Amino acid sequence: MEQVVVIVGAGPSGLATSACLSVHSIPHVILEREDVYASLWKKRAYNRLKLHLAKEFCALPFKPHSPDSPTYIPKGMFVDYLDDYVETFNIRPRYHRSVESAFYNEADGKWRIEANNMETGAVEVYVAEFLVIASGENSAKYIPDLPGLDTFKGATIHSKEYKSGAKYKNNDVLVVGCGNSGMEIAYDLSTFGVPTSIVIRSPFHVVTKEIVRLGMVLSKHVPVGIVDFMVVWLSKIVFGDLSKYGIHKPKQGPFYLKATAGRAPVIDVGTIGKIRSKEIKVVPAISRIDGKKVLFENGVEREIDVIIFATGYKSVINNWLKVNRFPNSHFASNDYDYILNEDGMPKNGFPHHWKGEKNLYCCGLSRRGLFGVSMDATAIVDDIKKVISEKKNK
Ligand SMILES: Cc1cc2nc3c(=O)[nH]c(=O)nc-3n(C[C@H](O)[C@H](O)[C@H](O)COP(=O)(O)OP(=O)(O)OC[C@H]3O[C@@H](n4cnc5c(N)ncnc54)[C@H](O)[C@@H]3O)c2cc1C
Ligand SMILES: NC(=O)C1=CN([C@@H]2O[C@H](COP(=O)(O)OP(=O)(O)OC[C@H]3O[C@@H](n4cnc5c(N)ncnc54)[C@H](OP(=O)(O)O)[C@@H]3O)[C@@H](O)[C@H]2O)C=CC1
Ligand SMILES: O=C(O)C(=O)Cc1c[nH]c2ccccc12
Repeated sequence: MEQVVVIVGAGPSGLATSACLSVHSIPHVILEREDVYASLWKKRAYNRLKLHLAKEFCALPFKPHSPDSPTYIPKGMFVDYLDDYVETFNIRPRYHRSVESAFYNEADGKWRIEANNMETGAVEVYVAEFLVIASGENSAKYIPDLPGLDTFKGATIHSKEYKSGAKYKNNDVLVVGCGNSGMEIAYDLSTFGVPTSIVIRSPFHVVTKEIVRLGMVLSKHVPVGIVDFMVVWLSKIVFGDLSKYGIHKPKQGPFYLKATAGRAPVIDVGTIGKIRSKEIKVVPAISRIDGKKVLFENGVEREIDVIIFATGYKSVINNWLKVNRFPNSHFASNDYDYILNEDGMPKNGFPHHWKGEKNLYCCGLSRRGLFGVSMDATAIVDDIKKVISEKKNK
């Protein structure tokens, strides 16, 4: 099937890219492995989730949030916004299409994309001039290989499967990971009266969503060092010194870490209060698991019924994005050099991350949330438009 642009993934990145292409009347197709668009928001996010960033930083191109919607939009309302977006731009992804391979064919100068049609079992081949990777930073779960995990007698889940604490009443639950998912899940469990512990092993910043909003506004006008000084100072006034609870601040500031390493500060939803009141217990790193017993690095041993891994995500894009060094043979090797590094993340730093070689682009891989998605989609489509018009004028 010959296409101008193929987009892999119908999350906010795929939808935003599609809307921008439609505005410029550039034909395209979106391939999505699930049976819905925005599968993260519709299927994989827990019930209590609200956007952490104020609505002005969470809009997709051409559609600001309604003045009537709350500043911090709940999950359901964000899904309504996306439904409206899809209708406005008449976006019709092809569902149940899991992209298993894509490579640039030097022979005809086009991308060759193979998708498994999960309904029919057939492999569909798409040929495209432009390829946009929009498969998300959070598509594959990362679970650490802890010593003895295979002997664990309780249940384990990843944060992407978690919905609410209602299911875990009367269980001793251990949350591993203290990013935003882990901290928010621990809070949710605790509101259902579930005995909850959380593993905290590295330093992180704790902020409020209002402080982050102020930081985002300041970032437009002043250098990151000054933003971080303000943010850390305000957070200290709100939270005080948390080191007696095992929470230590990194040396570098929160906005600097977000910009350089993609590490988001923890935006507190009430977890800190519950840690202070000991409703949520903080434990150090796990050294070993044996049956139902979990041994921690401070020598303490606990019986645990359920482990929730809120240990983040890994990129699996290099499993399907291939570089074909030998176009006339079927041999394709991963050299990662068109756009991504060997970890499957952009090889170029922000703001040069979204454009690769051979008309290859990535949207939503800058670790800047929906704000980054919107920036990428706009830049990518401007570039595609430019390449098309340069070709026409040749
Ligand atoms: C719990 C949680 C809360 C978050 N909250 C916020 C927030 O408040 N504000 C914010 O700005 N950001 C937030 N984020 C970041 C979030 O990742 C982005 O907001 C947004 O969802 C990214 O959109 P995306 O389209 O790039 O990726 P995704 O939403 O992950 O969409 C990618 C799509 O690609 C599909 N796909 C993947 N691989 C393939 C393949 N091989 N073939 C076909 N289809 C494929 C997937 O099924 C999925 O539908 C949150 C993330 C998580 C996990
Ligand atoms: N409401 C919202 O807007 C929300 C937004 N998000 C966003 O989604 C993205 C993903 O967040 P999240 O799912 O929290 O993932 P993150 O990658 O941010 O966090 C993973 C956590 O797991 C820890 N970890 C990893 N391996 C181990 C291990 N072996 N033992 C103990 N701890 C371990 C990490 O700690 P270490 O540093 O020590 O490796 C880190 O604290 C982020 O950008 C986040 O901000 C998430 C939830 C809610
Ligand atoms: O929730 C996330 O991970 C995000 O990426 C949102 C986000 C973008 N820029 C930020 C700066 C500080 C805190 C959160 C974010």
